[in-house]
Parts: sequence; C-alpha cells; structure tokens
Amino acid sequence: MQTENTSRLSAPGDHSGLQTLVHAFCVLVMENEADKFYRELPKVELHAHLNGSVSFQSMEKLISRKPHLNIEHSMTAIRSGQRRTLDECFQVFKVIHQLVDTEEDILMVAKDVITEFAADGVKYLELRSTPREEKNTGLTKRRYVETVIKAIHECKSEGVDIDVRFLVAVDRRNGTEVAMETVKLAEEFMLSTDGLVLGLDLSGDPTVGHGRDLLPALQRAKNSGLKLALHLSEVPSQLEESDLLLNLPPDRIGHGTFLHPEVGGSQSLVDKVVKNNIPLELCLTSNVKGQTVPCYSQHHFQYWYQLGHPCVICTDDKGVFCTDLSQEYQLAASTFGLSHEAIWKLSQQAIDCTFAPENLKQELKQRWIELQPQGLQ
Ligand SMILES: CNc1ncnc2c1ncn2[C@@H]1O[C@H](COP(=O)(O)O)[C@@H](O)[C@H]1O
Ligand SMILES: [Zn+2]
Repeated sequence: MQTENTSRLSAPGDHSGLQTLVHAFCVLVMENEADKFYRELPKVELHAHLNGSVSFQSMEKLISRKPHLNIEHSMTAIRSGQRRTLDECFQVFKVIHQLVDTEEDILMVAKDVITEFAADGVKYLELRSTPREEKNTGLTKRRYVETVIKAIHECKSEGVDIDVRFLVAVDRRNGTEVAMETVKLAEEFMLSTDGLVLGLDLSGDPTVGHGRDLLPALQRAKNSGLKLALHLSEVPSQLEESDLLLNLPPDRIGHGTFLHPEVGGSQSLVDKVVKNNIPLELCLTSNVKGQTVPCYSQHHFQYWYQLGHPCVICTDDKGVFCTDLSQEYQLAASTFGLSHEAIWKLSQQAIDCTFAPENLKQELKQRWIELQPQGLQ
C-alpha cells in the first residue's frame, strides 16, 4: 500500500508560512518514490495522455508563463490520498488545456514528459494526445501533431534513451465529424512519419456520446492500417457500446473496468476479449483516484491476470494522478503479492502488446535480456 512520506519533511506542528509551502512542494514532488528494483526495471508505457502526464516541475514553468490565468497546482493534480469523481478529473484537463495552448507549450511539455518517462526506466513509450485547435494562439490540429513529432525527434537526437511512438487521440465528446477528420489526419501522419504515428486512441469523458456514432471513423482507421487503442467500459452500464466496439475488434483496450460479470459486465464481453486476445492497459492509481474502482485490492487487474490474459501496467495521467510507472508496478506487486520474477515477466510481456514493428519488438526483447538482474536469470 502507498504511504505518505511526509514525516521526514517537516517537524510536527511546524506549519508557518514558508515551511508549509516547502512542505507541500516536497510532498508533491517526492510522494511515494518507488524502490530501486521497480525504478531500474526496464518498462514499456502504452497508455499515457500527453496533457495528463505533465509533471509538477513542467506545470511550474507553464504557470509562470501565464500568471494572468491564476491557476494553482491544486487545480492540476490529485495528490496522494485524494479522490475525485471522474467528472472532476475532466475539469482538471480543461484547466491544463488552458495552460498548454501554444506550439511552444506543446513542445516543452512533450519533451519534458518523454524525458521523465526515460528517467523512470521506460524504454518504449506510446504517447497519445488529442490534436487541438486554439483560435487565440493560432494553433492548428496539424501543427499540434507536427509539434509532438518534433519533440519526439528532438529527444532522440539529444540521446534520450527511449523509443517513442505517437497515437492520435479522438475525443468522444466531439462527435462523428471531428472523429473522421482526426482519423484522416492520423492516416496522413502515419504515412509521412514512416510509422512514428502508428495508431488511434479513443478517449474523453466516457459518459458523453455513444461509440456507435464513432464506428465509421474507427472502422476507416482500422482499414487504413492504424492500430486501435480504445477506452472501453471505463464506467458501468456500457455493455452495448462495449460489445459494438469489440466487434471491430480493437488492438488494445484502455481500462475495461466494467467488462467482466462480477462488476456488471458480461461473460460474452469477456469471451470476446479473450478470443481476440486483446491486451488490457490497466492504470491502478488513475482508477482509484478517479473512483471507478473502490480500492487497490479490488482493481480488475486481479481478474484478468488470473485468467492469464495479457495485462499491461500503465500510468494514464502521471501528472494529474501524481504517479509514475515504477510506482504503478510496485503498487501492483504489493497489492496482489507479485514476486520480482512475476513483475519482470509482466514488463517483458508488455513488449508483445506494443504496436511496434516486429524488428523493434525483437530489439526491445534483446534489451530486456541484457538488463535482467542476475538473481532473475
Ligand atoms: C482518467 N481517465 C480518462 N478517461 C478518458 N479519457 C481520458 C482520461 N484521462 C485523460 N483522458 C483524455 O486525455 C485528454 C488529456 O490529454 P491530451 O490533451 O489528449 O494530451 C483528456 O482531455 C481526455 O480526453
Ligand atoms: Zn486514458
């Protein structure tokens, strides 16, 4: 279980002005650093939304660039022990979007996020983000995607030790037409970036809109060779939508919290996922802090892991939920009693769930062999 590392940061009762601020800062920056094994574990991150992944440090820079917005850190992150409804989480993204609305901002946050994942031992990252147009700053959706790609290239040429690919996100709130436009943009970039853009994400507030309206866009994306990573059954009572989307079928599922019968899903949904061997991207802290799962021990990781189904531990929004991938692996281990061997296997098996081409998968597998600690060989 997570513990709050607050006791070593300030003396009891010492809450005078500056001390309190320093204390709050330290809690934000240092809360729950993972143990060495998990930090050194080579990792694959497959479910990370760019604007949800902005760290405290990057947020500082953004806030100081735009002081007139009067945005405070408490509005952009959900700290240890705090919970929000999913609806409140989506309010947080609105605030962050106000802070990230120029090419310069996107370049900075994308480079920071990539560098932070690399520093956390992530060797392969599939980053996802929703192309946004901002009338005030002249930002277009095309420039948005180009800027993320520029950040990926710059990190590579600066020698950051991580392979990054991009998934273009469709926000389900924006409906049929926007989804189709986004798919066309993603297709173009898939072709012009030599596979750096390799898929499409479906995300956004799951309580808004219906997957049925997005089917033609998703089908087109699939036909053109884009891989599909779809948020599915993140909230209860979406059996019909999930069934419809599973018929595509998607290449990976985000969350899938309410798919199985024990939580109101159905055996036939589970059967479809299993039959098509569709990996699940599971984000423990995100689901607990967003209150779709009551506590860590009741997380659906347990259900799917016991089935032997491919499960990939991911962060979702490491900035908003104040976590990192090492912590998520450690949390899975401590909650479900997984040994270092089991965790190693979990991180290794994630390679087969990536959308990377076969030669890159082989390279990653070789890397894992080279990095394997003595005791686990
Ligand atoms: C918590 N669970 C979640 N469920 C569904 N969608 C989510 C999400 N977390 C993030 N997003 C999606 O990612 C966007 C922010 O990153 P980008 O601006 O695209 O980089 C959010 O606006 C939402 O559409
Ligand atoms: Zn997500």
